[in-house]
Amino acid sequence: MVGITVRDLEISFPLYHGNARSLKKTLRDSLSGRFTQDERERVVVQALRDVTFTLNPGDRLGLVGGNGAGKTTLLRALAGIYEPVGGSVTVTGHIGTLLDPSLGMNMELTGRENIRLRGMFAGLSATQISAVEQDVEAFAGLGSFLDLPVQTYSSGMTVRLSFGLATAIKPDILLMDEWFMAGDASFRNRARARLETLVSQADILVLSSHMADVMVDWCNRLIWLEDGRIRMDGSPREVLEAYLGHPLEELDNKDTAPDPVLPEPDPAEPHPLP
Ligand SMILES: Nc1ncnc2c1ncn2[C@@H]1O[C@H](COP(=O)(O)OP(=O)(O)OP(=O)(O)O)[C@@H](O)[C@H]1O
Repeated sequence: MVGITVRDLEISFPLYHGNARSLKKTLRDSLSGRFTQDERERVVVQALRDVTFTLNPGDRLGLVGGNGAGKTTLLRALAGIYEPVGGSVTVTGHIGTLLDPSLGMNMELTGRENIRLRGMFAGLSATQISAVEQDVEAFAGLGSFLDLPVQTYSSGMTVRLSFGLATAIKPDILLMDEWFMAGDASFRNRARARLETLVSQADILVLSSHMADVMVDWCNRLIWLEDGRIRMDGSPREVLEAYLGHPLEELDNKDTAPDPVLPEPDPAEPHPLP
């Protein structure tokens, strides 16, 4: 059965190898208790720690939290891109990711070849692959670029191809970072309509977003991450109200209101370091 089990997950990144005390002190002060040193004296930031939860079919989990809270790291750990330093991540089911546009894309192959390759990896028949190819071609609107290597695409074109492809083959579990909804307004509208169909079909969704209305509309559970730990786990309204520190009544009139965006978090919290 499709599912995700995360137990005592810890993900850490070594940041710096050396002995410059002033740099270590700066990192220690700015990383609010997430700084440690490993046995090789490297500065290590704990991106996630003590993270435990289970997801079953029907769960649509939203991740909220300030910059550097650990949302992207958690999505990447669920996708198997990051190996846990401690604890475990167990995923059953076919995963579809909308995390990084070039993820799973062979830049030397053409867009069309990438589509066919992805279809073959997904075990689709020749007829199904041809249907996916037509669908992605129509959605991405790349014209003759579809037959050129992906490395010749602009970043916007890569996003369109990657988004079209990831949403053409229905996954059991969809992992999504909100920036896939960025881009120009016409792309955003088309992308949103396409995503809504996919989200309604995927068994499990895990989505990171700063858009409160997306969280309330699409998710039935939210986890608030703070400093790499779960601060709160509950219903979207309950968690958002605690996170924002006020009731969500403005969303009740969202047909007339613009998309509310969650506040930008504490600027003292560093943006992901290179
Ligand atoms: N590749 C990396 N190397 C070193 N540190 C990293 C790396 N990726 C993330 N981190 C650190 O791990 C912590 C969590 O980062 P993460 O990107 O998961 O946060 P986030 O909640 O997605 O933030 P944002 O909302 O800004 O995207 C941060 O302190 C960040 O600096």
